[in-house]
Amino acid sequence: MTQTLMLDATDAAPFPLARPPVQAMGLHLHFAGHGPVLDNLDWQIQPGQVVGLLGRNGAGKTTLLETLLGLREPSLGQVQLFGEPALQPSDALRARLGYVPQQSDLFDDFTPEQLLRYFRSFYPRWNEAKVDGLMSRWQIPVNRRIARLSQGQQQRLSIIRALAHDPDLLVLDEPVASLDPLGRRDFLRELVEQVLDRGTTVVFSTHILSDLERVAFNIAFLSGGKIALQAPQDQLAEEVRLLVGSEPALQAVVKASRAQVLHRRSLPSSQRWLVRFPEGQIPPPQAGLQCEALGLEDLFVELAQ
Ligand SMILES: Nc1ncnc2c1ncn2[C@@H]1O[C@H](COP(=O)(O)OP(=O)(O)OP(=O)(O)O)[C@@H](O)[C@H]1O
Repeated sequence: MTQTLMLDATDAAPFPLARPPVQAMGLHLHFAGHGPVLDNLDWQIQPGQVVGLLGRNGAGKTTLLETLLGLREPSLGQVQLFGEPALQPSDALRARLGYVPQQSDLFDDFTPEQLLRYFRSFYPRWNEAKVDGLMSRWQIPVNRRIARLSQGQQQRLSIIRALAHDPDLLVLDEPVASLDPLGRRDFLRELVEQVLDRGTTVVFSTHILSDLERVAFNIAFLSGGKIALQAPQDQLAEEVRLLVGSEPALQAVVKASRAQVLHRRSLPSSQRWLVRFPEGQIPPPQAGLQCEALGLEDLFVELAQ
């Protein structure tokens, strides 16, 4: 049986009134020859939240995560991390951030031992016991050149580097893409410990929905350059339904319950709407109207079409 441990340390966060770890306002960014990848995007993440970021290939998840960390400059808008501008981070702010990029950015000619020694010199806080424990548990050869490590070993090393200074905000861009199932489980366990021990705020993108279902209390969907939907998973399960029926029937239900239509699709003989209902307002069964609860994968498929 799969163990589910949905994480959110919001209630346990030591400073509930602290500045949000992430506050993005009005972000706009486009690459030459493309339409906007981020289009007036607003997003706020609270201390201790664990947010899984979903979106189709090319939706802009990497671009968004890089922009949040100040690694890309938006053409409009701004990001504040713990109340400081992401584009001009102080050393103190840098020390609070951990990042696992999608593409490994480790130095190929270093050995893992040299790499970790190098990074240790930049951080006032460095958890040697955690690093040693993970290096041996995840069986990373300490003295082999990084270029000679497998993709999965490099990814594990990148995760260790990001966790080593006990960051307060951890941003991970598809951190498990190269990991085998055991590696993914180890990684998720580590993430769980990090959040439970320290109230770390975590944002991670992944296409492996079963992982999200196990650990991410909050889910955010990036679509059309915006966070199209963000909510705790249990709320999504309770409040979001797929309605199939004629347009007048769907209009009537949505109007009566003051629901929010998240996505509409027209089929030849019916309409297919993804709808979020206010608490307790799911419509009772009625003729000519199909009303379905969706798992995360089906929700993703509906939102992404
Ligand atoms: N440096 C760049 N120059 C031009 N276009 C880019 C650049 N980086 C990304 N893009 C484009 O921006 C869009 C968003 O890319 P991004 O990598 O952020 O998507 P993603 O959601 O992370 O995708 P995936 O799930 O495949 O990793 C894509 O259309 C991509 O082709």
